[in-house]
Amino acid sequence: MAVTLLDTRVSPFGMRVRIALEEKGVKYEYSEQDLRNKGPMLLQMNPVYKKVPVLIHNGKPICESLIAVQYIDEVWNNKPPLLPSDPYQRAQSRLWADFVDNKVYFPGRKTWTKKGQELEAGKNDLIESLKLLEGELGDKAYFEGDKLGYVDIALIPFYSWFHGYETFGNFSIEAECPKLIAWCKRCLQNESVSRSVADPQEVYGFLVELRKKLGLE
Ligand SMILES: N[C@@H](CCC(=O)N[C@@H](CS)C(=O)NCC(=O)O)C(=O)O
Repeated sequence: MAVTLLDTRVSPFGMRVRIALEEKGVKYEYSEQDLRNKGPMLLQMNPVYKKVPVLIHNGKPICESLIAVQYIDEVWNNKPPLLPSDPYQRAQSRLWADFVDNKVYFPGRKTWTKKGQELEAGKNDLIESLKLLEGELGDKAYFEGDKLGYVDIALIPFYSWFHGYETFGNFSIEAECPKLIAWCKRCLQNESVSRSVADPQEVYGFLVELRKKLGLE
């Protein structure tokens, strides 16, 4: 079964798919995309959003990272599942993964794109969301229990972006959410995560360049 991933190294969404593939032991071809000059393959495989990541399985595209992670979980079901087996727990996992997209990614973006009041609002919203996630994690090792699962995979890529958020926003996530940072470090002890998540310095360097290109420096 041929698997290809259209992706960019620093994409938090792409990192999710890479972690899921690693968790399931799926061999795949990695294809780095230039998002400023999108190639025909990306445009053909994701004509709706024209974004990475796109998982291509036997020639057919699966777009949107959370959908791709669920697809991987369903197809490679010979390995332990990433989502809980109980339908209610599965619904809860999907809720929190969506929460990451809506309430972590968007305020996080404001920390390196905005100034003044908008930046402060972004920081406050981000910390509020991370504290909610910390509460949901509670005393568990991982969001769904004692092993890495779907919600962990949805959130952990943002750890590599936190350093950029903190540097441009001039605040400390660890000071506000120490248990969540401890969870990040626990996740990184999993090979699937350490092999897939970009180095925070690489993401920071990417953001420095992007801010210059966007005229934000
Ligand atoms: N909701 C999408 C978000 C994907 C996304 O925003 N990808 C970015 C890279 S991190 C992208 O391809 N941007 C190119 C563009 O917006 O033109 C997912 O979960 O896969």
